[in-house]
Amino acid sequence: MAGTAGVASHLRHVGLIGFGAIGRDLHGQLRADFDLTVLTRSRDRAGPKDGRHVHSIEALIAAGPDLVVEAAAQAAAIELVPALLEAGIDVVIGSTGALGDGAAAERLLAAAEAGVARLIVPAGAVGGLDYLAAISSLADARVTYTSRKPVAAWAGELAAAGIDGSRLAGAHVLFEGTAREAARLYPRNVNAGLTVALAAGHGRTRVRVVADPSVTHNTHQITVESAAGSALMCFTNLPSPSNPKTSTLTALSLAAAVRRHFATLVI
Ligand SMILES: NC(=O)C1=CN([C@@H]2O[C@H](COP(=O)(O)OP(=O)(O)OC[C@H]3O[C@@H](n4cnc5c(N)ncnc54)[C@H](OP(=O)(O)O)[C@@H]3O)[C@@H](O)[C@H]2O)C=CC1
Ligand SMILES: O=C([O-])CC(=O)C(=O)O
Repeated sequence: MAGTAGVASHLRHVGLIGFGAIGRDLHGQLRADFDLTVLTRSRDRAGPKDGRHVHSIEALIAAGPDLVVEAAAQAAAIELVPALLEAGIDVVIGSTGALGDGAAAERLLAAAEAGVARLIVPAGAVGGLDYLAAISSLADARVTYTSRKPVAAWAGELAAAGIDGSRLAGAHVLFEGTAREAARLYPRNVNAGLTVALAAGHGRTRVRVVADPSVTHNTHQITVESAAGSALMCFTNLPSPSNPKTSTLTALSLAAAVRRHFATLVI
């Protein structure tokens, strides 16, 4: 299979927290190659038609996964992920914005240390984290991340600001500031800003959040200026049909993170 050189996955067991837009896609992308256990909040929540389905973090830990992917919500990551890490289970965290909360980040990292486990931040809806990590040691590096999504992705946020999205004539800047504040204000929309700041450094990263009736895709632009040169990265992502806030790329990125975790040739 393309992009999976060296993967010895047939016996690997992966847990998935959440079975929404990302969880369902991820399940479909991994089911042929991995043994999967899905955690949903309760029995009445939709889960996979086949395979294991549990409803508590204790049951997920007891199932004995080699790796767990969180694809639920920031609150779920903060509540559920520490127990996995303390049990020595590595976790790919999809709701990266949870790491914008200082106390939560401390709790997660302490749990990882206690369990000798790894908390893995995937690229998610963006790319280029290798470049951002490379320039993060340069004192003069300046990174701007702009999230630009169609109005459908911002329906609730625009309504809360008293703005009728259907009447928006042009791009509307909802926010400019730090990645932490953006992730706190828009927990379901700006995880990617926090991911960028984790890679490049919080002090170097500014975030802009734009609702734009002229775009059809979830667009993420990252500009970098540093002593090493400059970069312009732009990701024009198709929104998920089941959640307009989420790019279809995200589940692909999480699946790639799972395959990379078990690969002998790591790209
Ligand atoms: N890192 C990145 O670049 C990106 C990150 N994300 C983030 O990934 C996460 C998932 O996104 P997406 O799939 O689109 O969201 P959805 O809203 O489509 O699905 C989330 C699912 O998680 C479930 N869930 C929520 N809380 C819990 C819990 N405590 N235990 C078990 N299940 C739970 C929800 O079920 P229920 O009905 O029970 O609430 C729902 O089915 C979100 O936090 C999102 O913001 C999204 C895109 C990009
Ligand atoms: O999927 C996307 O386009 C980005 C997203 O929702 C997020 O960063 O939370």
